[in-house]
Amino acid sequence: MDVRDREIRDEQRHLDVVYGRLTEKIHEAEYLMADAARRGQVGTPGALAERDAQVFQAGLHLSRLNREFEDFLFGRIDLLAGKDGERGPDGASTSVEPADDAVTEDADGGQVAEIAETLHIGRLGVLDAEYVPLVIDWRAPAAAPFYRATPLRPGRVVRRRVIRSRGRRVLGVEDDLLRPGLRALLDGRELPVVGDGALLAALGRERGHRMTDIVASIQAEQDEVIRAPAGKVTEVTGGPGTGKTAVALHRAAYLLYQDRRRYAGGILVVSPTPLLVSYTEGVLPSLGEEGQVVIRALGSLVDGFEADAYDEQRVAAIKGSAVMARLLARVARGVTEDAEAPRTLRVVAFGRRVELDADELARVRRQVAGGSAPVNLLRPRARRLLLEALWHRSGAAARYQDPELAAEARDAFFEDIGEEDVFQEFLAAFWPERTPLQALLAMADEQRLARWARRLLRPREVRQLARSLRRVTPDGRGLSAHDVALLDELRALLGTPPRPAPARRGSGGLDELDALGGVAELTTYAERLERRADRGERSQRDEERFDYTHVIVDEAQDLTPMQWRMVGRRGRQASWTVVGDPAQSSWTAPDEAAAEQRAALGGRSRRRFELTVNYRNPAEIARVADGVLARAMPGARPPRAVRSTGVLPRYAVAAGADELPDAVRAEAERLLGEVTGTVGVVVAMGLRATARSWLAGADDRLVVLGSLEAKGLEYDATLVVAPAGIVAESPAGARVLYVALTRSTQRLTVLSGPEDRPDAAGVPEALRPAGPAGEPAPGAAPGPAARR
Ligand SMILES: Nc1ncnc2c1ncn2[C@@H]1O[C@H](COP(=O)(O)OP(=O)(O)OP(=O)(O)O)[C@@H](O)[C@H]1O
Repeated sequence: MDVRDREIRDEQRHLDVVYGRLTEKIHEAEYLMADAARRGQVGTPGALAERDAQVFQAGLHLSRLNREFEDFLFGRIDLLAGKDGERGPDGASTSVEPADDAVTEDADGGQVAEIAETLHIGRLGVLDAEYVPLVIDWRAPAAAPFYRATPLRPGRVVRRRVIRSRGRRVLGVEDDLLRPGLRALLDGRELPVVGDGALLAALGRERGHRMTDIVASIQAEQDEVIRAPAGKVTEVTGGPGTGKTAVALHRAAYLLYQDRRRYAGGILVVSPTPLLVSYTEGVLPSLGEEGQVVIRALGSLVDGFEADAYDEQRVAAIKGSAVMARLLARVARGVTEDAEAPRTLRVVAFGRRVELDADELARVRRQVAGGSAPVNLLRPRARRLLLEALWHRSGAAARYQDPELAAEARDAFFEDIGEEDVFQEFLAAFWPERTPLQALLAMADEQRLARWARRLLRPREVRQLARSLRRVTPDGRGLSAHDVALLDELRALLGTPPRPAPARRGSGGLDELDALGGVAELTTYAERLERRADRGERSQRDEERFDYTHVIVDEAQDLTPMQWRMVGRRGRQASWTVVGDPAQSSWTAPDEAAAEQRAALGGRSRRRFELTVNYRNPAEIARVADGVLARAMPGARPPRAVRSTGVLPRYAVAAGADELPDAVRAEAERLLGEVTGTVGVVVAMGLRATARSWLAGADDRLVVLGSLEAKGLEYDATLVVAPAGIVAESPAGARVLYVALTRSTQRLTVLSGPEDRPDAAGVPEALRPAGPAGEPAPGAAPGPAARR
């Protein structure tokens, strides 16, 4: 038996013990549930509550155990004896150094040490019957060295092992030796080392339509972010493929583990597109955190609305700009003030007709508008001011000498008149309640918009904005993600008028297991289940959540000022994790966005991290992308790619526009044949629908994407079509192209169209270095162009 087989056998033994223990726990949970059901027969309220609590706890336990049963053991560290008591700033024991006498010298002057402790790491902690850990939860402080130890700072770790298993079978082990010069002994035998690096194995795997977790191979610089204390703003920058999204999601799971009571149900992850939401939403459940974190795309952040349209870049630039906040403040007032109310108000009081004419009504309206509350909430003020004007006009005040009597008469007048149908109907027309959508739709009227936008927008901008809003329907279809941010602003400006109080919900947010000992125990199991279903539901309900405890913003470089305002409203009391890459920004006014970002995050201090290693792209592809980055953002430092496939990107050319469809089909087919996983075809936003029709009926491993939709996604192979078109679509076009070129994990083909001015090697102008003509493109395949 060779070393590898022996080591696999040893890990298999451990896994068998763990499964044995898990089986015991499952039986225990099943027994508890059956027992609790029996107790429920008694039927007294006390017994019912007890049954509820037990069934609930056991059921939760059971469902977790069943879920985590697969592949939950993935790591192991072998440690030297440590100095007790020292902990890192995050409370993890990473900085626990070896005890002074942990390493000794042997007779030949070499270093030798005994392994003092072995820890297995998994998705869930498991203790044996004596409370000795069989598996440690990956988020526990004791597991941190598994991720953090490096040969430069090994701490106590001598050997780190990644264990691959399927079901109950251990398939392989991969070791890293953190102290290569040390002779380490485990139970008197030299510590064996197997394999050639778990990370590279993980990176080379094929990609599907769902992102997978990286729990077995989190790298030290990533782990620092994941475990950073939560109190402030954690800001993470890093180039494409450095694991920003992965790290952000693992951080959510880590925060829940650290302080479930605080974070359960209270973490919001904001993602740029619905595609990225569906790509990433499997990661948290795979880490055992189902339903505890809300992941939403920017266009779905406001309850009741779902963006389903895109704006051209120039329209997006108007809608996203901070000036819209001022414009919308005028719109919110304007839509109420322009109300078509009757020009006079007539009531009968004290047997006489009392009337307010147009001038008086205009004066009252000005007075109402002077209030500082949100517009819809000014209606009570309008009511009061109208009644006051009527009272004054009636001349009744003069009839009372005694101020007390006068006040009484006035109150009676307010009550009587205020309840009359005529008055109420008038009030509803005079100060109507407007919904955010009505206000947005009002802006589609170019003349009105021009009036509101005076000195804020140029006439051309007014025209473009009004035209783009004309596609929005009264039931809210045709909205873009930018429109949704405007709706949120309008909602804040208009305010939601008070409604009858909805039925009280449970305590929300509290973890059910923790809650058993606390207030939530008073609710029944059924109520709690209902609450959970309710939490997951994406319905149009009045009550929207704004009090998240932690907000994670992915692809933060792309948020417009108006989107920062929208996101900021959801985390006024929150701590934040903000991840992004300025080099991938498709937003053109970064200073304006930075100012609104500062406002959204409040005065909280920031802790900054930079991720430097590109885990997605092979070096051959990264080199081509780096060339584009140098043009798009001179001076930007690209991340370092750690993998090489030996395959250079391919350049193909479609000489005429009519050849493009066939060329796209042929190149896509070729890539489908070359990789076993997914193929992404990235085209300019304007070409999206056409390109989809060209590729209709293709293998379902293939996806056609507009350049802005490609954000954050990845494919085994990418076909970038007509890059000049992608660049031309916006002033940030070169950065958008950089995003497109960095989506692939294995193969990249760039297909030039007629506008791309490919050189003799087929390399389009957008990918050639800016230097003198004729210089070879970075990473270009040598030899004749792959001409079709
Ligand atoms: N430590 C790791 N071990 C294994 N895979 C990793 C690791 N870190 C990142 N990856 C993988 O690298 C790929 C890129 O990660 P991710 O999408 O999080 O990067 P990103 O920085 O958000 O990229 P972009 O800026 O392009 O959106 C993913 O497939 C991720 O699973």
